[in-house]
Amino acid sequence: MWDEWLTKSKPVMPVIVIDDIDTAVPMAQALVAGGVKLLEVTLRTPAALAAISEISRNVPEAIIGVGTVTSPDQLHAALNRGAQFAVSPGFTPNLLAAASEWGGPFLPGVATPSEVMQAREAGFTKMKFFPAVPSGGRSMLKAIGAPMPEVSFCPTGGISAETYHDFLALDNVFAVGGSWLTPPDLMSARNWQAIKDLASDI
Ligand SMILES: O=C(O)C(=O)C[C@H](O)[C@H](O)COP(=O)(O)O
Repeated sequence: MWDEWLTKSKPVMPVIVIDDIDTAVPMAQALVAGGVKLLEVTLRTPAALAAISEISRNVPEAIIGVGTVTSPDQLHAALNRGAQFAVSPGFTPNLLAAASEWGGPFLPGVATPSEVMQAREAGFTKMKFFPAVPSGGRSMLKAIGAPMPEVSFCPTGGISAETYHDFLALDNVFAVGGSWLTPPDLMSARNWQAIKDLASDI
């Protein structure tokens, strides 16, 4: 799935916090217009689930996903609202089981070799490396890649417009995540042109 999606979208996944439901659709349209189509809406705000359904219904070019999934209930709620993929900052046995039962694209969050091995054992080969920079950044990803070359990562956490290229250059990185494409000041100012420009610059 990710391979097909990455033929349509730039390999950068905005990590989106929606405070106001009315911003969901124009924000998604701006990102899509800039070529960024993989959108991770985090379940950090009360508006998040409604935002996922609004984007799913109104922005057909967007590949809408849910982030900050920490329980099976949250996963199911987001899938019911139209999420096409799901991302977690970590994993639990229950969450891995629910994601396996669903069978769709799920990125468990990992930060150590043992966590990578546990998620691998549960059948996952694509993971979120979180928090990427505090957990060792590029040198950690390179080190993990040596014994586990079959696993690839979406590093997220502490990555910026200045550094995302360096992560994408690694063999075991398929995409990079971050909040810099949808900064709170541009979101609250509803500056969709500036958000489109940030996406276009990728
Ligand atoms: O909400 C989640 O599910 C998370 O796992 C956290 C986010 O991925 C990071 O907070 C993004 O990091 P920044 O790009 O440094 O802002």
